[in-house]
Amino acid sequence: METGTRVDIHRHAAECPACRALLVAAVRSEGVPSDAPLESSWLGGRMQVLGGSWKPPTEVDEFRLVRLLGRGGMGAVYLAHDTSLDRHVALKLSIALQPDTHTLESFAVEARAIARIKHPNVVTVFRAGEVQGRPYLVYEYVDGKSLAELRLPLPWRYVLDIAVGLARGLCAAHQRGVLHRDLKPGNAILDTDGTVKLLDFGLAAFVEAELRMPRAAPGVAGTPRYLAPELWSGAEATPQSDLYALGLLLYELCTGGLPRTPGPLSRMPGALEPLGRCGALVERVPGMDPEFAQAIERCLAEDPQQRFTRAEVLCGVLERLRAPGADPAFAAPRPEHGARPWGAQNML
Ligand SMILES: Nc1ncnc2c1ncn2[C@@H]1O[C@H](COP(=O)(O)OP(=O)(O)OP(=O)(O)O)[C@@H](O)[C@H]1O
Repeated sequence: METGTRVDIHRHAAECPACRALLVAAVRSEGVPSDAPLESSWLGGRMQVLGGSWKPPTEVDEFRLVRLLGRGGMGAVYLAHDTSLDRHVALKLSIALQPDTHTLESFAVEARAIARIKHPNVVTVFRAGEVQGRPYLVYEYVDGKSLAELRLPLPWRYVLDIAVGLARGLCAAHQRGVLHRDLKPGNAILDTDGTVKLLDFGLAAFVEAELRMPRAAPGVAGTPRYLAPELWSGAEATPQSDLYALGLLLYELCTGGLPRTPGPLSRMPGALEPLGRCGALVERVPGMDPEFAQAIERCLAEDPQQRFTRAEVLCGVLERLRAPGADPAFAAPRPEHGARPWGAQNML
């Protein structure tokens, strides 16, 4: 199918729930390879065709590529040296065989989304550019580990610290009209000071800030393992679908696993085991604050209406639970700003 036609279809589907549901059903039954990775970002049933023999240049404008940090669904991320400002940065480059409209749009969306947010729990973007016809983005380099690289489970008190940072970052995004749509452990980095930062807004969608209503986003997007159930049925992404993904992420940090195992992609969401069978979080994590467990479980409600109404509300609950006065035993050994000594000694 011509790229222009596909874009027109997506635009129409974005405004028309009936066609969107039809497209989602078609993608579920035909377009999704049943062996597609459940952990990788995915947009409207397509994944990027990577650039075979194409080798990235060693210099991209004033940035000298130092080493590969990792590859994702949308491109490769390099540690780079900014030769004009003499500092390290992270440079994400599309390595698609031929970057199409989707790729270009996704880079542009990511740059604008992050630039709009500007928050200590969201990675900063410095530059958007193009090299050899491929888009690239330059971000602050976060020296640390993504949450996907940590040895799980983590102590629940430490997860609470991380949860506060993630909820603050998400709250800032939603307040500025940005839905992340791809929250997962690989898209959050814990730096050496114990500050967690959200990354990878390549699938973000903008929300009409005044109305607090989601503007329709094109097609199903996200990482299959972390998609809210309603998205599989063609519903639009909302702040509640981001909260569901955040709930899953926190559940995984506390227990080392997900509350349920997704089946083959082509049979989603029917292949999702009901959450009820997995047992309450407090039973899986001995000693866990029941209010924290409840907050995570509320994010995971099957019905989006039963989740928190806004990220701010979740943020308020988590901040209260972590407040030094709330539990002296918990507050005493902790540093002022997060969990630095624990993180530094145990994970980084
Ligand atoms: N600003 C940054 N500073 C340091 N490391 C980064 C930065 N941005 C991304 N990374 C690292 O680069 C790697 C690739 O990131 P990217 O977000 O593209 O892929 P991913 O999240 O693994 O995959 P997917 O595209 O499927 O979501 C990850 O290991 C990530 O931790």
